[in-house]
Amino acid sequence: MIRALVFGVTGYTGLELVRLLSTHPEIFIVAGSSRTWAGKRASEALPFVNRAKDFPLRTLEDLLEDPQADIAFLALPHGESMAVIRPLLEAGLKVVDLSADLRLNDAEVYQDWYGPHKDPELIPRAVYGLPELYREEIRKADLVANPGCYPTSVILALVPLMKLSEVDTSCPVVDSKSGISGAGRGAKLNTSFCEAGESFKPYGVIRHRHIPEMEQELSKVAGKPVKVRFTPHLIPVSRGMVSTIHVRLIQPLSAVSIRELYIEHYRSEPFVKVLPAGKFPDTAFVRGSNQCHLAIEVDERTGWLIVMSAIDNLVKGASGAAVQNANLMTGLEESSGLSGLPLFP
Ligand SMILES: NC(=O)C1=CN([C@@H]2O[C@H](COP(=O)(O)OP(=O)(O)OC[C@H]3O[C@@H](n4cnc5c(N)ncnc54)[C@H](OP(=O)(O)O)[C@@H]3O)[C@@H](O)[C@H]2O)C=CC1
Ligand SMILES: CC(=O)N[C@@H](CCC(=O)OP(=O)(O)O)C(=O)O
Repeated sequence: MIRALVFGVTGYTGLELVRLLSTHPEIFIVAGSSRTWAGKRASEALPFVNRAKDFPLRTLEDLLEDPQADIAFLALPHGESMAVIRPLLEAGLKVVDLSADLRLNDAEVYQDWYGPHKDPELIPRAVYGLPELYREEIRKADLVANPGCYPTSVILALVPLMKLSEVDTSCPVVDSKSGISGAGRGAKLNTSFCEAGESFKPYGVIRHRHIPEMEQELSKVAGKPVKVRFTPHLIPVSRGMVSTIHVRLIQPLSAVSIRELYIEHYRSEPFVKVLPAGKFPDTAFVRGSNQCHLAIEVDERTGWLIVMSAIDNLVKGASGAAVQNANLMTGLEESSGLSGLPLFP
């Protein structure tokens, strides 16, 4: 059995790790961190935790003093993870960081979008945790930077297109919608019930911190610089994310041939599904699951290609991906603990 620590276990992605690992056959949580609930049992803070799966909650500093575990999941705000990674690695643990602290390969780019980095020497040691791109590197890694939720939905949707000469992939236009849990559990005015419950709004319109992450990974796949025109929106659902992406066609291509290309590209992927013609991604069909659903259409009238994706931001967009990465890093079957179907309706 593999012993796990979850830092930030009382936040939304931490709670999702508790849910997913409660049925994982080989990874179990031995302790979690929370400043608010330190000294209590998990079942006191989280009433759904069963006695058989209960674990102590401690301060982050306490957990770091004697980290008796094999792997640590860091579900901490970005800027906080980077300070705990080095001691965990030195104690021999593998680390999956759900924050953005190690996703960007360049400390200067990080500084530009997030602020100063406290431990830039860690950056080259981390593998970007998208198994659909870096499966073999993740298997060998002791430190994985779990991708952001918007980047996961956008990169998976665009990768099969990036080398096609018939498509202008230099600046995809991305329109994404996210459920409110994407903003975390802490109380904030713009995500409170009255402000967000009956509203639907764009935010971060010109500058959202996920832009450099998408550009970094898409440029690597394309082998040339890619810019992303990205607009996120907040929608009044608790979880779920849809990205609708427009890419201009340089030469005519049929939807059938592109759909076949996607099906072939993702044929052996356990969690990426290409929907048949006429079906569109729907958050209701991925809710609570680690699946990513994709659909492709061609608008022959205007010469644009449209790719759509749906994920659960807390599962394939965060904690499910983290478990998928942990499975690879520890030599387990990649889908272990992740084969649950969506919660529908
Ligand atoms: N929500 C989402 O959909 C996604 C989130 N992520 C990333 O995952 C990470 C966690 O996100 P999320 O779960 O939404 O965040 P939450 O705000 O819901 O939870 C944060 C957790 O960290 C603890 N915490 C907060 N501040 C500190 C601090 N300064 N020092 C130590 N512990 C702290 C909180 O508990 P306490 O206050 O009791 O200490 C809580 O357990 C973030 O980096 C986020 O960017 C990634 C992809 C998607
Ligand atoms: C709805 C909402 O606020 N979403 C968050 C992104 C989700 C997330 O947590 O991504 P990171 O892992 O990169 O932090 C945002 O726009 O900042």
